[in-house]
Amino acid sequence: MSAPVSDHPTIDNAVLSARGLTRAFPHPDGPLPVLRGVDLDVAPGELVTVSGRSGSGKSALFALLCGFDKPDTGTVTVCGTVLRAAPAWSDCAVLPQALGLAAELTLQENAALPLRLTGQSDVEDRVADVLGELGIGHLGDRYPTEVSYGQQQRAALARAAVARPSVLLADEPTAHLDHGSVPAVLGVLRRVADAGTAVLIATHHDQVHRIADRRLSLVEGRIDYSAT
Ligand SMILES: Nc1ncnc2c1ncn2[C@@H]1O[C@H](COP(=O)(O)OP(=O)(O)OP(=O)(O)O)[C@@H](O)[C@H]1O
Repeated sequence: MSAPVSDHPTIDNAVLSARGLTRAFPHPDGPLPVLRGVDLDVAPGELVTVSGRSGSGKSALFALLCGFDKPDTGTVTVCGTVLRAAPAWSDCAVLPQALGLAAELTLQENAALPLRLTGQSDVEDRVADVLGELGIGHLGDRYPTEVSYGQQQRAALARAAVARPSVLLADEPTAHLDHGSVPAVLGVLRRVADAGTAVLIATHHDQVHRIADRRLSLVEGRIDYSAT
């Protein structure tokens, strides 16, 4: 069977690129092909949203883009380097659906961790600013189990945003939030993009699509560029 023709727009200065990504998962009836040739470019300063029905493969795609998982075929390029393992957090920071907060660290310590590991300065002030911006500044001394899932989600976003990464991937960043918390999260994501980060967000929410520079959808394992 011949490969589908790629019709995606190429962006010359992209800091995140995917070419021909495929990924199948084990299934009792045989391998389940979830991603069937994803092509994608995101430029610095762009905020791009990806929609798609539940189970369409958005999280599977994000796992490949951040190096948590490996494609069966195809390549991911971050900041000019083809991924062979997860890139440095300063190149690609992630808000995964599972959050990945360390249970033994407070929210403030979790958010500061990538900065501390790379010996950066002004860590406490930078983290306090973003936690405050996200409305959880008063919870910085609490542990993840002592706050709601939505508050944990905002701490995980703070951890990604304070790193000032070249690429930020956010998987369903508003999934667990009450309506009142959504504008602050969208404000941080937009501000990070406006400061030059390429931001890619998987979402089901119209409010998130409204702040996007481009809206993409994942259909039958590929990005559907016909509507863009
Ligand atoms: N590790 C895995 N092993 C087996 N199947 C998997 C694995 N990861 C994902 N899948 C399957 O791949 C498909 C896509 O899952 P994925 O979580 O990427 O969807 P999604 O678009 O992010 O869904 P949602 O919007 O509900 O979060 C699903 O059928 C899922 O069951």
